Amino acid sequence: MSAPLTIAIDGPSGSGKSSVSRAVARALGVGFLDTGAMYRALTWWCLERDIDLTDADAVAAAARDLPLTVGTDPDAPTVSVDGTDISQAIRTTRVSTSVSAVATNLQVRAELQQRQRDLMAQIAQETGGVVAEGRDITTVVAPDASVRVLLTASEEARLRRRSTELHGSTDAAAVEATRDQVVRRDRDDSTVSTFTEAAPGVVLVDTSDLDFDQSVAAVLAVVTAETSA
Ligand SMILES: Nc1ncnc2c1ncn2[C@@H]1O[C@H](COP(=O)(O)OP(=O)(O)O)[C@@H](O)[C@H]1O
Ligand SMILES: Nc1ccn([C@H]2C[C@H](O)[C@@H](COP(=O)(O)OP(=O)(O)O)O2)c(=O)n1
Repeated sequence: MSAPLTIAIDGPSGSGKSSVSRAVARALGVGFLDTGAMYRALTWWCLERDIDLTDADAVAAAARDLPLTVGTDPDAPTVSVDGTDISQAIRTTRVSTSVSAVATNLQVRAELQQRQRDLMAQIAQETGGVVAEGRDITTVVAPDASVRVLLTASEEARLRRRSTELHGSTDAAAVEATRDQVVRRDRDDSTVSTFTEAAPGVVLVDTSDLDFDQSVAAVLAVVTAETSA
């Protein structure tokens, strides 16, 4: 049996990580892991339980206890905590605006990074491969992945995409309403992860001028090139 195909994809908010990674996993017939959803799930759980997000030790304890289950089918990825499906709840503005406070907690990162390594190994074993996406997959969680990609896009393109997704519009008010979730969050997140420049051995794919299908094709071309080398 050939070695499982592990693909790590990082990038800033709105670069297309989740949607492109899902399509790549689907095309390759392997499982998918959205690591951002895990930070979002922990944030949701802390907010539910009124845990003060600035209390680093309390949030770290919640991370260790988090009864998290992730569904890794790229056609229907799900996130559940303690049996409750929170796939929709973790996408609300309330969670999006708070998640960096949780994701910049270094104790939390150590816990979730270990869970992510374990999940990647499990998914790869079950499906023959895995596409995992986030901010530190290419550098910290899976630096030994078969293929490592940094997906980027200009700030303008990322704001436009997120604004269309959240508000169905790219008018000035909608773009401004999206700015905190894209620009401020990336600034906060980049204090603990390096995802604005490709680390050595990581292939940069800039999707600023690509549509969705072209972005998927570009990543699949990298996979072909890197695995046939
Ligand atoms: N290359 C692209 N061109 C246009 N829209 C895209 C492209 N890639 C992704 N999108 C859209 O942009 C939005 C944000 O993509 P998403 O995958 O959630 O990004 P990320 O996970 O990096 O935050 C989604 O609505 C997605 O369909
Ligand atoms: N491997 C990861 C994945 C996400 N994060 C952080 C960064 C983000 O603020 C949150 C949520 O990530 P998510 O990928 O869902 O965010 P976007 O879809 O890119 O807006 O978690 C991280 O620090 N490390």
